[in-house]
Amino acid sequence: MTPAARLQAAAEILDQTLNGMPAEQALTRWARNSRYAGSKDRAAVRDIVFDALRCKRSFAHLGGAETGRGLILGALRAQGQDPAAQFTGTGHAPAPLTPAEAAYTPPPMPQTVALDCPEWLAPQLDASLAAQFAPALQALRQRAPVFLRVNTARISRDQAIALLAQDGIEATLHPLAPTALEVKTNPRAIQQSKAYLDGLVELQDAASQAVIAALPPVQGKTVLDYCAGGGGKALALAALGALVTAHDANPARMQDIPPRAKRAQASITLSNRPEGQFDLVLTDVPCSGSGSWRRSPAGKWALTPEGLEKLHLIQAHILDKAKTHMRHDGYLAYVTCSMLASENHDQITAFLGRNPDLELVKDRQFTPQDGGDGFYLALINTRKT
Ligand SMILES: C[S@@+](CC[C@H](N)C(=O)[O-])C[C@H]1O[C@@H](n2cnc3c(N)ncnc32)[C@H](O)[C@@H]1O
Repeated sequence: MTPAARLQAAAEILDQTLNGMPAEQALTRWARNSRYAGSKDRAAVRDIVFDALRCKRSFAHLGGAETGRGLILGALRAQGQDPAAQFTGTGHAPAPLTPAEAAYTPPPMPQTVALDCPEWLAPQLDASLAAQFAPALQALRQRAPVFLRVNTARISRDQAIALLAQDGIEATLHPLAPTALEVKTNPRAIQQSKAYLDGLVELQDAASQAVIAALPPVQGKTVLDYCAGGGGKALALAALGALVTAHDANPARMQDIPPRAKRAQASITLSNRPEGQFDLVLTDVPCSGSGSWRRSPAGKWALTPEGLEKLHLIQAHILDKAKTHMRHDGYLAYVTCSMLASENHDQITAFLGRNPDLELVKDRQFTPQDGGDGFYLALINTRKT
């Protein structure tokens, strides 16, 4: 495919996503119907689509319309390119610019548009992030780095780097977590690599790994992962020697845990109805995902005030449930991939207000400036005084 044909394909896929189809589904459907598209074409079209979704507001502003075509026009203008060079109408290229499109001069861009921030959320994010507001939102406009978690129970990070290199994947140590590698080249080869297939590395964001590294020692401790999902954190805890019980309100979401655990040579117990008390209860709660919008940009535009309010209620409910599984003197770890105080610090302040017998040991807000996604961790245990 020519570069212009890729742009036209991306514009059509973007139109479908703007009409409500998930981007992954629209991309899969396009690939299935476009046998002429090779793997490089599919990767390039995917990148164009996700770049446009991350930067939807600013690209629509520069392109003059929130349509697939408008976003692609805006993307080219954002790169300082003249869209007329690609919008030629020849072959499978986008149709030539209309006189109105050619004459369009974007008005000055407000800051929230330039940062691709949903307007209604800007005051909350600004208040939550203070000086980090603009840099963090700017980072969410970029592609996310690819990180691996090394299964350090079985291999060192340096050994993993050497093994990945044999499969043509260059990776380097990442300072955010003692298990983290950043993949520098050939990320699409990871899932076929020996290191991955042997369970020696897993795909996991570096801040997600840093959250686990910030917990008290878990070797030999019982851990309830109350919102285990696909098991990213459960596997990381098991690799540190924890005796992990994984639970999720939607058990189907845990279906990947047994094969992932088998690959990692780890043991994780699944439970639909956990009972008893644990040394550590981890609640990696459902949240706005505002810390990981560069990976899942659709979430940025789909979030509503009502949706956020619902999440606050679910988070508070999960905290209350999780407390009942805390062993006396045990720990409760509350985690989100959010950068909103209402889901993080405020949620914990309210929880501790309801539970004067508990106290905050520490909390930390990670932002993309730390290298990984935005994450929040609050570690709680029984009040000592
Ligand atoms: C952020 S995801 C978990 C990600 C996972 N811990 C990981 O590291 O891969 C949140 C999970 O919470 C689950 N969930 C939602 N409401 C819940 C509830 N009331 N109780 C327990 N789990 C819940 C969701 O099904 C979802 O899988």
